[in-house]
Amino acid sequence: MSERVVKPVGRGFLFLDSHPAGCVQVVRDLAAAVEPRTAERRVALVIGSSSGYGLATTIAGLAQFGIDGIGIAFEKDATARRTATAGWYRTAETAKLAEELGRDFTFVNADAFADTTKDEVLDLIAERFGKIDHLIYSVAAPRRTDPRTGETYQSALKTIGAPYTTKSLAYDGTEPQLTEVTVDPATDDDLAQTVKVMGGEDWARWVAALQERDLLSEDFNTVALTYIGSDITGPIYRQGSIGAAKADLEQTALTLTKEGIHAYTSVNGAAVTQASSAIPGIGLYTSLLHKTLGNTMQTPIQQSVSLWNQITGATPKDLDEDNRIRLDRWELTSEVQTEVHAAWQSVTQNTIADLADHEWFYAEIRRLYGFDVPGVNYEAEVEVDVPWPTR
Ligand SMILES: NC(=O)c1ccc[n+]([C@@H]2O[C@H](COP(=O)([O-])OP(=O)(O)OC[C@H]3O[C@@H](n4cnc5c(N)ncnc54)[C@H](O)[C@@H]3O)[C@@H](O)[C@H]2O)c1
Repeated sequence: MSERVVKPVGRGFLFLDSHPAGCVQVVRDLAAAVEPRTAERRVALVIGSSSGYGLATTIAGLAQFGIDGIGIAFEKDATARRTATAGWYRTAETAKLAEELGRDFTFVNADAFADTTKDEVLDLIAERFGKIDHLIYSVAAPRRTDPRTGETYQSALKTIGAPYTTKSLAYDGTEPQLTEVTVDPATDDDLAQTVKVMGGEDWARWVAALQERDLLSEDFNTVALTYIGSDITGPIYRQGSIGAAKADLEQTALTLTKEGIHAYTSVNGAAVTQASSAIPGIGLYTSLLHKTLGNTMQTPIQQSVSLWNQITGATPKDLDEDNRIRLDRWELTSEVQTEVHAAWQSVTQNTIADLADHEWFYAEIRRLYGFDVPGVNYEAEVEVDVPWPTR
């Protein structure tokens, strides 16, 4: 047992500690945002279930779509000096939520890229559920070790071709700062490594492993998350090294489809997550987008409800010409993009406080670590040693 007051310490968008009670509240707030419903029992495997879109998909699935199954995340426990990661605390609370909702849901803390994890999870599915109906692949990782070669690949956030200088958002204390960041072009090796980490290879391996063990139900479908975004972020995101990996992921869906698997990518909209806040320019873009859209900006939980509705057949799939499920249409309308473009072009250090929703963005970043969550007493001591849920 180890109780203490936890304060935000860190630099930029990265914090060293997470607030356990804040993370609990984040999970409860997500659950409160969906309409509870008793649905038929469906079994899902969610990879990347502790954070961002994967967490929202897990909670929407548990609270509104009656899923049982397994969530996989890769999180760190508390040490003598540091708290556990936010995803650890959120997982502990999501497990409580699942139990309260009467769901049979287990969380595995392990590297999804490893064959040992696949074996462990497949054994669990075979023992506990027999077959699965849905596989959601929502991993965002900086590196991957391929267990078959032992080689480790690093994902790069680089352009393709020429360097690109983007406006970006930073903070001096709580004050927004407009900065410029130059992103270098990827080498061929950077590109190949990024595709290895964030492309479709591991997703396809999961599907193949499940198929080999005969663990796919008759109406099985699988979705991996992708992003397109605005041409403002295009040179760094979609036309950059990460975009090459997303193109590979989308191609994997088409290949799996040809093999008879109901495989899709879902194009989600911009959201503030640990993964996205590391990308130069994305923070500024997202805060301008939020200023434009206000509360009509679709949250990850709203998009997750829409995704479940589509993959369970409750509503028709909103597919584009490349067979991708589009959850991001609200982001890319010409009205929204015209407004965000105008703000992006004109924003200066003098106008950033007016043009960007920087307070919202700052609070969202802190919320990723359980800070700035309304209703939480940050002066109180909290238990930081929280066990990983076992079920
Ligand atoms: N954030 C956005 O704006 C946005 C928009 C559209 C699509 N997406 C996509 O959504 C997906 C998830 O991204 P996010 O932004 O929610 O990220 P995130 O950082 O919030 O979550 C990443 C998740 O992956 C898990 N993870 C990381 N490495 C792992 C490993 N080796 N084994 C098992 N689990 C691992 C983490 O534990 C966490 O649960 C990505 O494919 C991303 O491209 C994100």
